[in-house]
Amino acid sequence: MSDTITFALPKGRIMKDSMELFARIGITCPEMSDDSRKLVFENREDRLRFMAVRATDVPTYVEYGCADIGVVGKDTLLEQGKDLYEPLDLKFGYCRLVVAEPKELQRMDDPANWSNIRVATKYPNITERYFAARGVQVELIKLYGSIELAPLVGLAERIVDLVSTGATLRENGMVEVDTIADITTRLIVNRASLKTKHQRIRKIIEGLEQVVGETVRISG
Ligand SMILES: Nc1ncnc2c1ncn2[C@@H]1O[C@H](COP(=O)(O)OP(=O)(O)OP(=O)(O)O)[C@@H](O)[C@H]1O
Ligand SMILES: O=P(O)(O)OC[C@H]1O[C@H](OP(=O)(O)OP(=O)(O)O)[C@H](O)[C@@H]1O
Repeated sequence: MSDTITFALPKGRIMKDSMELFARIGITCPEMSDDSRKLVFENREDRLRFMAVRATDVPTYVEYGCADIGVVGKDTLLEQGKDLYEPLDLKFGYCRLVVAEPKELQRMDDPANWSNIRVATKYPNITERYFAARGVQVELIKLYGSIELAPLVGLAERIVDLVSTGATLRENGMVEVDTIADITTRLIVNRASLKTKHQRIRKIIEGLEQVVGETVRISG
């Protein structure tokens, strides 16, 4: 059995910080670059392989064992609810998942009092759970980006989306109503790999743990 460790890394904003973090524990891939169209990169000498995948696809590659280890936002994990081992908060990619509305509404009231509203989001499962827990009936509109546009053109009354600096909400005349979750980037591990490649994976988790300053109990 191959003891190569395969990483699923998200293309996009998390990639650079992920590579920098791994480099701090000696995990590097000299041939990898974020402007390449190549999707799989090998570091044969160190028995490492890196795959560049869409952020939302990282959990799928790890769940099916095509990657042993993945790096992904907590938002994606909450939305997809897959059975993955999540040993470490990597403490970057800080943002918040919020409910927001156009500032003209100026309601800023409790979402539990809303009824029959349309909510646009990339996160239908999280949004459904949030409103269901408050007994509020909503119509979910699944979008794939530029969520803040939806209320401006009457597609939805509210949105559930990520906020970091707040610039996107502000520039589109929206305000936060409630925070659903604080989000950071997480390390995820395939449960079978944790057993079959235990030594190598444990070393990686412990190395990262030291770098990010968190204590982890590794099972399996
Ligand atoms: N504005 C932001 N500031 C900080 N972190 C963010 C921000 N937006 C998203 N993130 C985090 O980065 C992760 C990846 O976001 P990115 O925009 O690179 O991919 P995506 O476009 O959401 O995913 P996909 O390409 O699969 O549609 C998100 O899941 C989230 O955890
Ligand atoms: O609070 P801010 O710092 O403005 O960041 C928040 C924005 O960042 C993300 O969008 P992204 O840039 O990924 O584009 P998208 O709308 O295409 O998903 C998120 O969906 C918000 O729109």
